[in-house]
Order: sequence, then C-alpha cells, then structure tokens
Amino acid sequence: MTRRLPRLALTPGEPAGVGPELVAELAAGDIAADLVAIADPALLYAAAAARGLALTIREYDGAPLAERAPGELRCIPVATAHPVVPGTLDRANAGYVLDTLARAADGCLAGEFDAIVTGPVHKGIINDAGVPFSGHTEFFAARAGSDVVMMLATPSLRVALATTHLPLRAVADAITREGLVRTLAIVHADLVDKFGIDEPRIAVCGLNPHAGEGGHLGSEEIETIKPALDALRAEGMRLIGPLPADTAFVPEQLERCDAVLAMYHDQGLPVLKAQGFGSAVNVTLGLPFIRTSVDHGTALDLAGKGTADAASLVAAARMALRLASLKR
Ligand SMILES: NC(=O)C1=CN([C@@H]2O[C@H](COP(=O)(O)OP(=O)(O)OC[C@H]3O[C@@H](n4cnc5c(N)ncnc54)[C@H](O)[C@@H]3O)[C@@H](O)[C@H]2O)C=CC1
Ligand SMILES: NCC(=O)COP(=O)(O)O
Repeated sequence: MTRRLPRLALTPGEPAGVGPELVAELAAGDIAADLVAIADPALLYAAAAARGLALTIREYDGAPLAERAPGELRCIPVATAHPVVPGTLDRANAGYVLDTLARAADGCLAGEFDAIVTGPVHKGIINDAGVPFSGHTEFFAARAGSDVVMMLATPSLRVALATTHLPLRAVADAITREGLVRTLAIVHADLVDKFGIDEPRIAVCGLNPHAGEGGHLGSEEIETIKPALDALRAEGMRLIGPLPADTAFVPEQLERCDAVLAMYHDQGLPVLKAQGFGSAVNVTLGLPFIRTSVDHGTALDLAGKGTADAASLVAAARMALRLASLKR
C-alpha cells in the first residue's frame, strides 16, 4: 500500500500579518507532510511573491497524498471579505479568520487532518469587529468542548500556563484549587500521552514574590496552590513547589522537571521567549486533536517585507508531525 503523508491543516491567521508569507515559506521547504492551507489562495500567492518564492497551489479534494514537492501546497479556499493590505488591519476580515479556524477544527474533529498548525491572529481586530475572542486556545477549546491548557516549548523548556489572556488584575481571582487540579491533570496526561514522558515531573510556580513568604506576601500559595498540589501528590503525581517564580527557571531547577506551570502569561512566557523566541512552539494541551502554533504574533511591522523569520512555524509543523506520529 502507498504511504500517505500526514496531513496538516494550516491556518495563516491574520491576513495582514506575517502568517501568509510564513505559510508560503513552510510550503517552499521539504517538510514531509500533506500541507493543506485554509486560506484565500490569492493572499498566499501574493505573500509568496513578497518573499520571492514560487508556489504551486492546488485545490484540496480530500484525496490522500503520497508525496509533496517543495513549493506544493493544497488549499481549501476561503475568500477574504476585503482586499488585504499587508500591515494594515481591517475588521471586515475578522470573519474570514474565524471561518478558517472553524474549518480546521471541524476537519480535525472529523479525522480529516492529523493536526492543525496555526499562524498568528490579531485578537484586538477580531474583538473590534464585535466578536469576543481571546485566542486560538479558547476558540478551539469551545469548538471541541474541552478543557485545555496553553503550553509553549523550546527544545529544552516547556512552560504551561494556569491562566492565559487575562488582565493582571483578574489573575489572582482566576486561580482556584479546582482549576489548578484540572490544569495539572491535563498537563500530566498530555505529557504522558502526547509527549511520551512516563511519570512526568512538573514544577509549579507560586503566584506571589517568594511564593508568598510564608503568608506574609499573599495567601494564595497556602490556601490554594499547595492544597491543589497535595491532593494531586496523593494520587501519585510528581509535583515540585509551589516555587518562588524568580528562581523556578534557573538551570538546576529545570533539570529536575519536564515542565513548569506558571500562574500567568507574563510569569512564564518572557523566560521562554528570552531563551527561544522565534523557534518555540505553542501547543494546546487537552484537545481531542493536535494543535501547534507559532510563538510570535502578527508582526504587522514586518508584513509584506519578506523578512519575517519562519523558524517558529516550521518548528510548530515539525512538532505537530512528531505528536501525530506518536498518536498514530
Ligand atoms: N499565536 C498567535 O496567534 C499570537 C498572536 N499574537 C497577537 O499578535 C498581535 C501583535 O502582538 P505583539 O505583542 O506585537 O507581538 P509580535 O510577536 O507580533 O511582535 C513583537 C516583536 O517581534 C517581532 N516578530 C514577531 N514575529 C516575528 C517573526 N516571525 N520574525 C521576526 N520578527 C518577528 C515583531 O516584528 C515585533 O518587533 C497581538 O494582537 C497579539 O495578540 C501574539 C502572540 C501569539
Ligand atoms: N501569548 C500566546 C498567544 O497569544 C497565543 O495564543 P493562542 O492564539 O494560541 O491562544
């Protein structure tokens, strides 16, 4: 029987951002996958031209693909509502972005794709268009009816987040014992099932400076975080912490764990991005399908110039393939 290439649904994200040209760059490479972009083909051709890439786009017909030459890309056409000007957001195209995500998620849920790899969306413009939207993670969670966790990974560091896109003022109230138990259970299960790590060790940050300094700098560690960790330790999970976040990421600590759970976005991600911005991968844990993404945003300042770095999208596609092969 002929081998079928694993099939990746690619959503380039915000059409005025760098996503379309990065998808063109990915397709120009020799990655061994059936790449199916869900996008406006005219946008992809224009983006490829901006980088001087030759792209051959064929309309996707659902047939399995045994091989793909560099530059070949299949496409499920979705038209933008307005012509796209690189670098200039247009709220009229917010519906286009959401339609591409919905098609990708539904295809994954139906078993049509082996994984989704997403380019960056602009959360602000989707909200400006009147659609409450806090990110792919939450969008796919709602579409799949799953509890999820956002995790970013470089080759040497995995950082999962207990809370994601919230104003800092709302973070402390969003951290509950039940929420942490749910989050850690998802991280643990996916490290085992999706990443193939037996008995993973997870380091958990405190919320407050010095992990609360014994209750003198906040009570969340004593009242919420430690009880959640103790309950899960009693079930056999290997958890370290709550650790003072300022030293949770020093090399000696990281050697002791497979992932770190940060309490909020800017507790964990600056560390990860300082180490690996441009080549880290965002992966959504807890979904019934595989979803990986870039570590960066829409980079409107670079869109259309042909200079944006495609390394994170390539790493996201490679991780999706690795996770899909473990699943298969
Ligand atoms: N996966 C996603 O959908 C993500 C979306 N975003 C969204 O992107 C929008 C812009 O966010 P910002 O905070 O400005 O972050 P950003 O990542 O778009 O830009 C930050 C800086 O990094 C540079 N940069 C980003 N990607 C690059 C690339 N591939 N190659 C070279 N340089 C690159 C930009 O030029 C800029 O100087 C926001 O709406 C945010 O919500 C942000 C992060 C992830
Ligand atoms: N900071 C990560 C980010 O904004 C990406 O979020 P998502 O769109 O992958 O949920």
